Amino acid sequence: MENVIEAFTGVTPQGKKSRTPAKLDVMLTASGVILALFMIGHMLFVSTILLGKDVMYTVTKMFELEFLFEGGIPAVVSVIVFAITVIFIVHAILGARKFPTSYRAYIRIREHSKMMHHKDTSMWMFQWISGLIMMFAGLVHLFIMFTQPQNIGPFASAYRVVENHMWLLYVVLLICVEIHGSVGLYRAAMKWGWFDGENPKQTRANLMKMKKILSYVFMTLGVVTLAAYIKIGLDHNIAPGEKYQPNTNTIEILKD
Ligand code: HEM
Ligand code: HEM
Repeated sequence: MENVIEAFTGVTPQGKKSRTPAKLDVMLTASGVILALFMIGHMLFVSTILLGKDVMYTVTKMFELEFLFEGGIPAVVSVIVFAITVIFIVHAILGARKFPTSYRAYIRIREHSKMMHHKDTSMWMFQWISGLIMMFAGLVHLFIMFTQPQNIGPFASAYRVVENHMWLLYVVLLICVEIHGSVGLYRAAMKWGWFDGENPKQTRANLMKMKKILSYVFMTLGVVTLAAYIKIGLDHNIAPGEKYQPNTNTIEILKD
């Protein structure tokens, strides 16, 4: 009955506004920050290819818990992917509440943003558009990682990037995730006043600088990393399902 009253009047029987939207906003920030921190780790892991094929191979095997189980268990990666996918979907649903859902709402936001010439407002436009793109593109990547955890490695990844044309999806995802992630962290810090301190204006300028550095550094790292996988895919005539054979000497040195 209470819910029926609230559905019609917009307030609880006690005449109060529901706290649920505020709680959902806290969950949006929490899930966004978890995803942003995960993406920093993800980019560092994927970019180990820049240190050499053997380094990337060793890190991949570490995720498969090779130090505990001979040969490693790729399914461990599926478990991690599942957990990240749940957070990804929860965040997407919470984020979708903020999308303009009619032409009228869209044009209002767009014109308002143009008129304001305010950086934070234009960044918000990018935030929901990139979110919308990732909702579709991100799931394609996550599904492949979930179902084929055994196909991660210097050769298997390069094969996917070049022969399965995944570079196309990665270019789109990379642009969206790097900007959405850094803008997201900036907006979250501003929204909840995490670092307000004595001089909030100065803090805003500093956070903006941090946001820029974060997106430039990770975008550059992402582009160079993608180029490295493309080069391996083009240089080696990788057969479908072919696995990289590590250089045992290098692996011993890396493990020491
Ligand atoms: C699944 C697709 C996604 C959708 C639909 C989506 C949507 C959104 C939207 C609309 C906001 C803005 C909320 C606001 O400012 O009021 C937001 C915030 C945020 N997103 Fe996403 N996002 C997605 C994926 C991601 C990913 C992969 C990351 C990790 C890099 C991420 C990190 C963040 C962060 C840190 C925030 C800031 C939280 C806040 O403003 O309180 N999002 N997201
Ligand atoms: C636990 C979940 C995830 C795993 C295990 C994972 C794994 C990987 C791996 C192994 C690669 C290398 C290329 C390949 O093998 O195809 C890659 C690339 C990439 N992933 Fe993920 N990924 C995950 C989640 C995500 C999410 C949530 C996003 C963003 C929405 C994302 C965005 C990207 C991008 C943009 C690249 C290209 C990298 C670059 O250009 O440097 N990944 N991922």
